[in-house]
Amino acid sequence: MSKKRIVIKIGSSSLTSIDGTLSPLKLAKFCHAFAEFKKAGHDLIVVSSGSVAAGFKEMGYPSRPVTVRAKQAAAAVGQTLLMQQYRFQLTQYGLIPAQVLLTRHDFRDAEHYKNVSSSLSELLKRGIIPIINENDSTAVEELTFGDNDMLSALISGVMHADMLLLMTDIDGLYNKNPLLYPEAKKYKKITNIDEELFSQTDGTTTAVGTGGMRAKLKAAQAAQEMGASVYISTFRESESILKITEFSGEGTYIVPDTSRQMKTKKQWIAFHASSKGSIVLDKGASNAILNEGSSLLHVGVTDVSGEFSTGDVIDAYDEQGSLIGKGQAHLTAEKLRSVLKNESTASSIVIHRDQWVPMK
Ligand SMILES: Nc1ncnc2c1ncn2[C@@H]1O[C@H](COP(=O)(O)OP(=O)(O)O)[C@@H](O)[C@H]1O
Ligand SMILES: N[C@@H](CCC(=O)OP(=O)(O)O)C(=O)O
Repeated sequence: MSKKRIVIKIGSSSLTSIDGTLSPLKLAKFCHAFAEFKKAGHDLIVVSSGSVAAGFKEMGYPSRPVTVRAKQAAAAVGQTLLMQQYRFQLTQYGLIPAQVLLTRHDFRDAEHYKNVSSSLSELLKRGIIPIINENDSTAVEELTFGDNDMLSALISGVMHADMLLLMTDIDGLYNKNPLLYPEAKKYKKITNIDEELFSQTDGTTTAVGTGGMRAKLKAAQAAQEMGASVYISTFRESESILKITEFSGEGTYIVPDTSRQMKTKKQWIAFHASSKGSIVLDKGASNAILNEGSSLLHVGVTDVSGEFSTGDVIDAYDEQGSLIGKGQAHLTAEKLRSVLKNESTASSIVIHRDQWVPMK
């Protein structure tokens, strides 16, 4: 059997008791499943929520706090308690966890982005289980939008995982929120995440969750685009992680339309880098870069905005004003403007096809 690499994201709802505090028993069951999967020789990366749940009681809050400030403080206390539990449990199986705290901003800078991948790779090489959470004390988005779902998708992309498992309190993705509509039907397999699917999910969360099913769907879409399959369900002891990766789970599978994984460099262009400028392409150039696999030459550029340097990511729009892709500039904005003004006959590459990512 070939070696698998998976990312498993555990939502707060899968780690908490009825009163919203961390449940060591639930955490222990996950660790048992991790140990079984690791024993079979596979790579596992965990993205675990639960720091707010683990910390709020010790902070003296009577119930899970609601303000971002209080959640940040509770997360700072709870993260140490969360890791203490993971360590305690995993040690019993001879496994070592490593704490990695990240924010989505860590992916924006190309150098940081490379570091995320190389440090996680080193941990995996040494058989260690990275346990990632958002750096809640500085990342406000996380506590507001439930970015652990998206973070886990980005991790599956950069680490070229075969599958992302989103573990939550519900056994799959339904065509309506089943808590409000008991007649809702569960999807077994999805290949295309479209607007209709988004309209069937809402931001409703469990008492301890953030972001709801919509955040999971957005994350699944990103993971799918990067080439990883996604599984959304609730954790059952009877279902091994291996079984889930073999497509025998009871939850919802979201499979990529192509089995090709997006190259790391292209992931950075598509999902992480912030654009430093934009260009508008005429019809011929849009067609050449989108459908003929050509690089973009200056003759097809009708407008340039912003100041960018070589290697910066820029947005490309068609004549109708729709974003058609992103790519790394092959020349500076200043040079491009001057080339366009001089009506030079020599062709200058504006975006090389290897540094171009089309947007749907
Ligand atoms: N179409 C849907 N299918 C399944 N669940 C949905 C749907 N729409 C909304 N939900 C809600 O999403 C919730 C899970 O999200 P969330 O509370 O953020 O979980 P977690 O803490 O595990 O990240 C479910 O409890 C459910 O109420
Ligand atoms: N980072 C926060 C959780 C934020 C989050 O994404 O929550 P969830 O929707 O439960 O995965 C924590 O550890 O409590």
